Amino acid sequence: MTDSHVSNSDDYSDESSGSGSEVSEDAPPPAIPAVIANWYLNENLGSGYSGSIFKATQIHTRQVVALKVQYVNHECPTNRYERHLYPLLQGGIGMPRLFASGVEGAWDYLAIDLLGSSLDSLYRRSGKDTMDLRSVCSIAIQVIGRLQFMHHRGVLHRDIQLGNCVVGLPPNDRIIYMIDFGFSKRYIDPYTNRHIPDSKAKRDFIGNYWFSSVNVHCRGKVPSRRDDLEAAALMFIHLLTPRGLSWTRNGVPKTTEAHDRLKAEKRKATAEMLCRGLPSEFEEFLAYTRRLVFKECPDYALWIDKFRDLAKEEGYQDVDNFIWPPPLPVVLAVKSMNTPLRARTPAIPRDEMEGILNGLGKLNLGTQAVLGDRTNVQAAIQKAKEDAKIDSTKQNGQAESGNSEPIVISSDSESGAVPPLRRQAAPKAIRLNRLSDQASHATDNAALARLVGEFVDVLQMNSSRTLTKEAFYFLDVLYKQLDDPSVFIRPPRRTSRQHSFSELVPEKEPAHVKLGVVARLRQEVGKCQSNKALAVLVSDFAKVTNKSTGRTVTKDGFAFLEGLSERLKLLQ
Ligand SMILES: Nc1ncnc2c1ncn2[C@@H]1O[C@H](COP(=O)(O)OP(=O)(O)OP(=O)(O)O)[C@@H](O)[C@H]1O
Repeated sequence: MTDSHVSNSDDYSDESSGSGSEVSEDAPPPAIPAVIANWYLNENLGSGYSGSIFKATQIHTRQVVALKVQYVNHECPTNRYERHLYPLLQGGIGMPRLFASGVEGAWDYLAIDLLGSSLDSLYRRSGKDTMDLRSVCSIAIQVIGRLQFMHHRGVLHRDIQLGNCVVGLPPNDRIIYMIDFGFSKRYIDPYTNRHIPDSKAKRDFIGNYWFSSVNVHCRGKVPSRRDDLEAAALMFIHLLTPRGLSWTRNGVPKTTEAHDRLKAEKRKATAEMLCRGLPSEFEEFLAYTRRLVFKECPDYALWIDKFRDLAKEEGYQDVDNFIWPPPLPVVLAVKSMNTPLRARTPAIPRDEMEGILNGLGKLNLGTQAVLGDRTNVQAAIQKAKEDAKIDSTKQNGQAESGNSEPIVISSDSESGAVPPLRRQAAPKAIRLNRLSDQASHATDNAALARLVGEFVDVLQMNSSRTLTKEAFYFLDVLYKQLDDPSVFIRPPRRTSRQHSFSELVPEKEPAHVKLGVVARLRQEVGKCQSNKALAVLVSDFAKVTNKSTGRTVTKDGFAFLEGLSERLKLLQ
């Protein structure tokens, strides 16, 4: 057990015990022998409060494992409990396999998969005061996935911390494993198949000082699934906060008063306070875990998706794998022909572009193998021609009036000979904030119409079509401009997604409610006769999206925003 642990031995009353040891209870622990049962002990990998972990070799088969060794009379005999938990967790990704367990002489041992470094030691060794966002998103995706699996098997971890998340050894070094099930417990009663009961009685705390949930640590409540997730949320936030969560900075409390102060600080810290300056997903995740009721099953998949989307929006690839040291972000590829992308810059006429491409194709680049390769140019010309045909049948008269669409060179060139065109895309958040600033200075409807159009573009360019806090902020600015521009005051920027029109709507609503409301808004937007009427619709749109679980903009939602842009052009 690490020094940040507090345990309560009564908590194990529901677990079977019995070491089979004949060692006198008063005897001091003897020296650890070189061989325990069939295991030859190599180097020490780490020591906790209740025992030590060795790299060990099976003397007959030469199998190499991690051997967790504990003195049988230790006051906190976690091996005795862990051996009953491991079988419940076998077969899951990131769950160590248990190969053998038993008691020999004074030693209780567990032979498990040999694994790599803990996140704690990776983080410390990096020498940085925060971990990078990509790594934290990967950790979030994997740790939430591990908890989903454990909970699905009816087991709570109850001691989520960086030291208990370790990476595997190659080839599994991109997988995070959960270890240390010494405090774990079944929350589904195996006889009744029911969730363990809640209790009003205050119980002794079990867990660790840094990340245990407020309910468990500060209020003495019975741990359930929500508390594992809250601990995970605190751990993610800790990794992104310079010098970590404030209550971790003074070390382990040594007196009851110091522990009480730590608890008071933790209890006071709201999700909003802890997550200032972080991507809103972290604040929302922590707030979500704190809203869960005792027996509620968390929506693990939703949060895994959100952290995956967040990482992708920031330009990170392959985030389901924990890659250490972290790779640099890959800049976003330009949208391919298949993805809708509006042109806001003046279009180069199609025939002019074809001329340029032909000219490029005729360049005499001699024998230089790469520059002289024209396959991509030919492919682009061909594709441009094909698209011209498709578009001209679609657009009929438009081409005659000189209103031609730009050619977009597809990044998925069939030849595959040239890497895709890449551009440095400003992250979604920055672009949305820029739009909000422009909206706050807009003086007429034409400008607002253009900005709403760009808002749609930004949302559609991202794989995640969720309304982020920056998107809500834009809607807030827009609402205030439409409602009464003469008294327009720029709303304060906040990290939360709750803004002036959405402050009174904390409850979630079922998906069909959102779909119905947005479909109505889509119909109504074309009939509005004033900016004030449009403001009401913008407010309704923001509210209903804020209340929906995924906060995703639906097809109707996009149609509403596009209708809004059109209507603004007409209501000059
Ligand atoms: N399977 C493993 N492979 C490699 N190293 C491991 C393994 N399990 C644990 N370790 C190392 O040993 C340390 C202690 O392990 P563990 O947390 O399981 O023991 P503990 O006695 O319960 O300690 P704690 O006080 O942290 O709860 C870990 O921090 C880790 O670095």
